[in-house]
Amino acid sequence: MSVLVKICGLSTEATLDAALAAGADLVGLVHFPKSPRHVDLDRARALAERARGRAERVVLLVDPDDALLAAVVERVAPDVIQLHGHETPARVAAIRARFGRPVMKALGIATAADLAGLPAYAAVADRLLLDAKPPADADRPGGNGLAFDWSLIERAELAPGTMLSGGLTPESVAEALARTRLRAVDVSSGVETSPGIKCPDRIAAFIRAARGG
Ligand SMILES: O=C(O)c1ccccc1NCC(=O)[C@H](O)[C@H](O)COP(=O)(O)O
Repeated sequence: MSVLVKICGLSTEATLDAALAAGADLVGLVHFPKSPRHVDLDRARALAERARGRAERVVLLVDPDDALLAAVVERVAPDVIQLHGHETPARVAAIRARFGRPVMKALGIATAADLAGLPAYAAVADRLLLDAKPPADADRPGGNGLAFDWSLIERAELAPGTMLSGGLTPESVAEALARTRLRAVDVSSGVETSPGIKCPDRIAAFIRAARGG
């Protein structure tokens, strides 16, 4: 079974095209003003339209209220909504029911205790994404280029389709997949030359490495 790859934080046509040409399965558009990868809804719509039918278009939001969700669904029409804030399982379920889109819920992992909360989210989300927890002084909850300790999940029973994220690079992704036995990965910083600036060569190298090439 091929490894599913999501390239997150795409904000230009050129890098979106590079991700699509390299075979990304999912492309992520970050709508969070503090992020160096932030795209406003007009830009998100243009990029999502460009990727239509070529990859799943994911819009990433942080603790969105219903008004923002309604605007995103109407104007961007994403294939998937990624929730990267402190949304509770009940809020995830409510968003999924109200907006009729698959929901991917990101969860920060720092200790074994963090795994205890996963089943409640797996019961309501279409997919879980495991990420490192942000540093205490971070101004964004993800996209920080930090990995968590993969040994925490080496023997864990995780929901099918769980996506590994956090600090992955073209150089580390094969080892991460082998150790965790997951079959889906997500990357942002590891395919950039500086925060928010994606590198087409690194995007292609990441996808090749994830798929064993
Ligand atoms: O990428 C951002 O700037 C961002 C901002 C706010 C919330 C989440 C964000 N990114 C989340 C992602 O999906 C990243 O791909 C994931 O955290 C991994 O990031 P990285 O460690 O940089 O590969």
